Amino acid sequence: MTDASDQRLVIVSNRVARPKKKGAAAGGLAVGVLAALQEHGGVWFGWNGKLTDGEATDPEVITEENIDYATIALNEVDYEQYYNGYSNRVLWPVCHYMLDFIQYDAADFEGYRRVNAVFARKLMSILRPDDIIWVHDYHLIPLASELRAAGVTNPIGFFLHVPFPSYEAFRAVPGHEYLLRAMCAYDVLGFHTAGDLAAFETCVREPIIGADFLDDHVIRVPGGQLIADVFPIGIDVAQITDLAAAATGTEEVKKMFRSLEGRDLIIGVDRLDYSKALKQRLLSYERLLERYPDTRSHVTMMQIAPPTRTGVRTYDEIRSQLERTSGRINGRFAESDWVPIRYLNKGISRDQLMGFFRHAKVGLVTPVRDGMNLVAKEYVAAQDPADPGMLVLSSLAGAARELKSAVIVNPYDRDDVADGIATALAMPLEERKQRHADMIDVLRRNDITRWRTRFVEALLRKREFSKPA
Ligand SMILES: O=P(O)(O)OC[C@H]1O[C@H](O[C@H]2O[C@H](CO)[C@@H](O)[C@H](O)[C@H]2O)[C@H](O)[C@@H](O)[C@@H]1O
Ligand SMILES: O=c1ccn([C@@H]2O[C@H](COP(=O)(O)OP(=O)(O)O)[C@@H](O)[C@H]2O)c(=O)[nH]1
Repeated sequence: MTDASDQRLVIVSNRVARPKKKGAAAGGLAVGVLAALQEHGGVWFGWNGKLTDGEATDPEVITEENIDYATIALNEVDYEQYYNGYSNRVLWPVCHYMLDFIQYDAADFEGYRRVNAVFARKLMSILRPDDIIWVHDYHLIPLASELRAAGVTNPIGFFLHVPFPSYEAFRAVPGHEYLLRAMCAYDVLGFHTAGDLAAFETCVREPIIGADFLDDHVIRVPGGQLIADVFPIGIDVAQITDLAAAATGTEEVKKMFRSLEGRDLIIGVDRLDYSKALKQRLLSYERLLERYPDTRSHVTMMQIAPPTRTGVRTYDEIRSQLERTSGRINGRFAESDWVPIRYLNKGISRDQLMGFFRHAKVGLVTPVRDGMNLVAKEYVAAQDPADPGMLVLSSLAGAARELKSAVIVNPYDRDDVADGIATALAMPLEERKQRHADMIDVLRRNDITRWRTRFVEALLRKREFSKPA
């Protein structure tokens, strides 16, 4: 088999986040892809965050260290239809099993396909014959079929960062037949969890595709074979631990710590997205204050919630919901020297975040659905092993499949979340140390390097067995 490092890795995603660029996006895909590329080197192709009145621009290539960032600006209407429209008003909600949030418009679907064709054309202008192409996320499902139609024969893999819904949910989406056929144009399909893979299998088992399941994760589909497997994204554990330890010495982190005045910190960090269930989280925290009166004045909850997808109405609505709910809870419980919730409607730098994590007695991660949730993994890696804080984690986040030693809760059950937080706050040191060691072990075994190498190896394996004899 060819060595993965011999060939150039070309990563394609909607969002490209250059680390030296101010205000780089707060999102797990960008964090994970950057970490994978920093180790291996290669090209990262995608949208540069800018909009143009005219046609999408040609790729502009900027090299920083071992990565070439090749980015394009998108036409404003195209972007609205492809990103805000079909990607975030249709695919995002269905993938998170939230069908009531779907707002379908045929023009958006058209725009989604058009922009994928644009991505294919622009990408082809920088491709080399032996590049390995790795496409990321639901924005770009049709990319491989567009590239194949244009004659590209390179290996092409696809990784889905969000959950994949079962057929019973997916068939609600106008265009789902097209999407399933488009997925079958890839050589390798990757999912975060066994549950997502199983859900995908329920879709391709249907007559639309009529797949046959062979050994070794190989699926026979019309026109060929593909590999569909589970590749849970990981983190660089040592890097996070070092960042966290270093950040505790910075003035910003020390200032935050002093302001707690000895209270226990409960921290939540999430894009302001309905899948993160932030209103329910605040209500669970309110339940904690009701059921465990001793916690009043002794804990502080800090919720960091950077705005996201502000062009989509449902996202603007949850912001005002959250402001109302935190205001009400603070009004109900605050004392002259204590405010129960600190709500920050902005993103903060990773370094500072890791420092905050290290000081937090509880990391609160309670989405109603999440592909993985890197915050959960980072929180664990940022802890001091001699006195670690405890993760309270939703059973519906992909991360819960791996971090089984966290305090696992059902985010729909406020009592369960409140009890989980109380358990974490009161957990004896020896138990915290043991659970932390178990979780660190899992994180080290399945880190960011393993995620990348396993995926690229699967792509090369697929190429080997599909070569003509
Ligand atoms: O690019 P945005 O629209 O601003 O959104 C940010 C990213 O959100 C999603 O991230 C997912 O990827 C993480 C890493 O695999 C995973 O931990 C998390 O559960 C997912 O929600 C989205 O999938 C990305 O495309 C966005 O860039
Ligand atoms: O203010 C913030 C908020 C989040 N993040 C990072 O953004 C990523 C969020 O990824 P996650 O998988 O938890 O969720 P997503 O936003 O991708 O759904 C994590 O690496 C966070 O450390 C950050 O750097 N600053």
